[in-house]
Amino acid sequence: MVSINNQLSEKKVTEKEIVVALAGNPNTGKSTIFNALTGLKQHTGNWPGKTVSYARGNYVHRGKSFVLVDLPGTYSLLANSIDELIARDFICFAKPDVTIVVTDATNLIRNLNLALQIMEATNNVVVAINLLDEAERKGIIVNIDKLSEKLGLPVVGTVARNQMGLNRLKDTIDDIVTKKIVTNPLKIHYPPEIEQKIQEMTPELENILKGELNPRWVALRILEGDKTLIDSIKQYLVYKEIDIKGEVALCH
Ligand SMILES: Nc1nc2c(ncn2[C@@H]2O[C@H](COP(=O)(O)OP(=O)(O)OP(=O)(O)O)[C@@H](O)[C@H]2O)c(=O)[nH]1
Ligand SMILES: [Mg+2]
Repeated sequence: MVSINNQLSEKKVTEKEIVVALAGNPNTGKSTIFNALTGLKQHTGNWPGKTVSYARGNYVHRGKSFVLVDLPGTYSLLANSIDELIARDFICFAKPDVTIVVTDATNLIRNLNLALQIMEATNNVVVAINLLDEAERKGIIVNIDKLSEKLGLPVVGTVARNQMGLNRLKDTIDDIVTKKIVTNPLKIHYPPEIEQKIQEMTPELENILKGELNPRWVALRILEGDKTLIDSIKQYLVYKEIDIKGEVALCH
């Protein structure tokens, strides 16, 4: 497995690289999009959990080179499994320029749950509504424009298997990189007692994280008691002075 540390140092060496990550629930077509864009042959198939580490490839669009990273499929960013840890750490610490959340148009409610979690961690998100052909067969119509308006970010309809919508996806990724499109992701508001805790924790977290991670997102993870994030912060951000006990104590 390629470690994120390698990925991070590689990113520093070639500073101008534009890195785009493919995230999403299992079996939504991430590797199909990866293969179509890069010409590589990541294994795809109709069962979940095929991509167990991440693959990296390149494509050129509008005269620019993009690095595309195919992440394992996950249902959440809560790091309950190695796949979720890989996806979470890549999105948070390798900090791709754009994250595409690939969703299954026939199962949007479950799929958008992950999209909302990713939108809490990063602003630079495009949602791809894939398997639109399957949705059509089942009589499901997705209002792409309305969804884009509600989520506050670009939403692109795709049928990856037939390469439909992939040019639009590439245009949209580039528009985010060049800031032609500025996203304003929908933020979930939690019950007042949780919002209060987040507010209390934010100044200290801002101090510790120094703009590297979104303090609100980290506060939420600490409130959940997610110790893996603290471990990853220590590992990747090298803020060795973080005292886990001190951090966790913030929730009480
Ligand atoms: N009908 C249809 N099938 C698709 C589409 N996109 C992908 N598939 C099929 O869906 C299955 C899963 O695709 P993958 O690309 O392997 O999915 P994945 O998201 O990489 O899966 P994991 O790596 O397990 O998370 C494959 O059989 C693809 O051929 C699409 O737009 N329409
Ligand atoms: Mg895959």
